[in-house]
Amino acid sequence: MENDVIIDVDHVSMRFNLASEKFDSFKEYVIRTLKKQISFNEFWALKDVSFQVKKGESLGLIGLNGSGKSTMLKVIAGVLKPTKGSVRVEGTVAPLIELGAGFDMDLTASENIFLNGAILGYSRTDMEKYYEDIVEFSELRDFMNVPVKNFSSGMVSRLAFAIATIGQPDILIVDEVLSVGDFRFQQKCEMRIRNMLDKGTTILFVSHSIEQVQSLCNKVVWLEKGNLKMVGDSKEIGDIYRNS
Ligand SMILES: Nc1ncnc2c1ncn2[C@@H]1O[C@H](COP(=O)(O)OP(=O)(O)OP(=O)(O)O)[C@@H](O)[C@H]1O
Repeated sequence: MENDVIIDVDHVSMRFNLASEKFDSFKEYVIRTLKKQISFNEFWALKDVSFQVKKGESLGLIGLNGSGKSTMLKVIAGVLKPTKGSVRVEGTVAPLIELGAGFDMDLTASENIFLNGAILGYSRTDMEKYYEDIVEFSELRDFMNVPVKNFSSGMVSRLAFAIATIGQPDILIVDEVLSVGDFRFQQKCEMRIRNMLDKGTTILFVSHSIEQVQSLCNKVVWLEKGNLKMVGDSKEIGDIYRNS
């Protein structure tokens, strides 16, 4: 990899198998799966996509619903393995992909902070150090002993964002989580993302707000039905996308 390339997406294709039949029971599904009697429709969510991201760049992924943005982020985060092609990532990744994906909803906010910290690779001592910052940033001090299942989606997103942005990850992945927070909290998150960018973190960002993408990202990848439609300057391509 070139020195300053931190993410190299090389001819990535991702296939999902969608069951094209209905089953009367789970038992029937298991038996027919074992007998290999189920037919699947192949669906390619990503088709031969290649691009690179350099250290310190902020990349926005844009495209209509179902174009493959989240799938691309999951492949980069290592959550999904591409069917074809490869992804090389240099450094630590803090993924904020599915809202509350790393949370155990029956545990309290406080317990989830330590659980998520462990998932992100931090020790308990590290997390004790970051705890106060997380409580402060999420503005959830009064709710630390409440099970997360009783949180609103905005509260879950505050907590998830506050945890994912501790320390100095090399790459921060933000997928739509900002869209559920209220306007003031979104601004606060944007500010924190900018600070992280200033310190050299590479940001990957998905949003349906082109204004938000253009204000935070210098580069965009435009996906259309799983194909790479355009890649380049966020102002230029964002404007073409908006007018398309
Ligand atoms: N685990 C899965 N199994 C089957 N199909 C999937 C799976 N994950 C995603 N897909 C399909 O892949 C396509 C791309 O989905 P993806 O979530 O990446 O799109 P997106 O661009 O992020 O969409 P949105 O803007 O709606 O969030 C969709 O048609 C979706 O149904």
